[in-house]
Amino acid sequence: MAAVLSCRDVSKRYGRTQALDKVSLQVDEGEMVALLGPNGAGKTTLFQLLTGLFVPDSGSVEVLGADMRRNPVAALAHLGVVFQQPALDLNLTVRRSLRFHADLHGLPSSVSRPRIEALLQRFGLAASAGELGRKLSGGNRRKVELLRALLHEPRLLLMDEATVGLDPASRVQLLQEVLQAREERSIGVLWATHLVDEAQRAQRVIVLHKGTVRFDGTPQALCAAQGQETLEAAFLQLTGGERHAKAA
Ligand SMILES: Nc1ncnc2c1ncn2[C@@H]1O[C@H](COP(=O)(O)OP(=O)(O)OP(=O)(O)O)[C@@H](O)[C@H]1O
Repeated sequence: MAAVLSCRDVSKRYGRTQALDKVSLQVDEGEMVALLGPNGAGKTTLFQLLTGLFVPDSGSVEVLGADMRRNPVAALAHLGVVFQQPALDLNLTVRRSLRFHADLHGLPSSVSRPRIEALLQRFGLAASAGELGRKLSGGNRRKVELLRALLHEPRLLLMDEATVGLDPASRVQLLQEVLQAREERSIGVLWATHLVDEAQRAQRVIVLHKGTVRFDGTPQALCAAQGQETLEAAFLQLTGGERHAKAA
């Protein structure tokens, strides 16, 4: 399997806080990897480096072989991202917003318009296409953000705690959409969460704690390594049992 994301020995410090310390990880094409970590583990910092928002103090990030620091345009061309903070323009209609983003990616309208309509159908959002963003439920706003992240047909999808604030049904739905996109187009997915139940569906789990990778393997291997029956118990044991790390 070809690596769509390769992160080698990445470190980042904020003053006296070592937010990330020599973090290495890989996501292969078609692979869903859950990045699990309690609050403050360094997930958001890692995503900021993976998306080129900040540069690491040391180490490297490559997307499909393109180095994020030396060749950001090529690296970002393959990347779709949904950030933790909602980023939908509430004053544009859903369709207008999507067309605007397709234009930003330089997609010709002969390509983007049918693609947008097909994705709206797929995501069950066709009836909302003419609505202003502010009229949508939280779950549907997130779905639009996911749809937007898929518009340019990226090979790697980064989801940074994208289900925060959603009700359980919307969380499950969003995860389903991501799993389907992965299956259909062999996209590599890195799904950051502090909710253990969301990691159950991943092929691989990476546990980040206090800025370092504590585990990288299948959910079953994590349970076996910790001698626990459930992923939640294994994760809590590995990370010192922070209560806020429990499943929602
Ligand atoms: N801009 C900043 N300045 C100073 N310290 C920071 C900054 N951003 C993050 N940190 C610190 O770096 C560490 C990692 O934070 P980060 O937000 O990356 O973790 P996280 O896993 O995303 O947590 P959460 O789940 O709470 O969002 C924490 O100790 C945090 O306080």
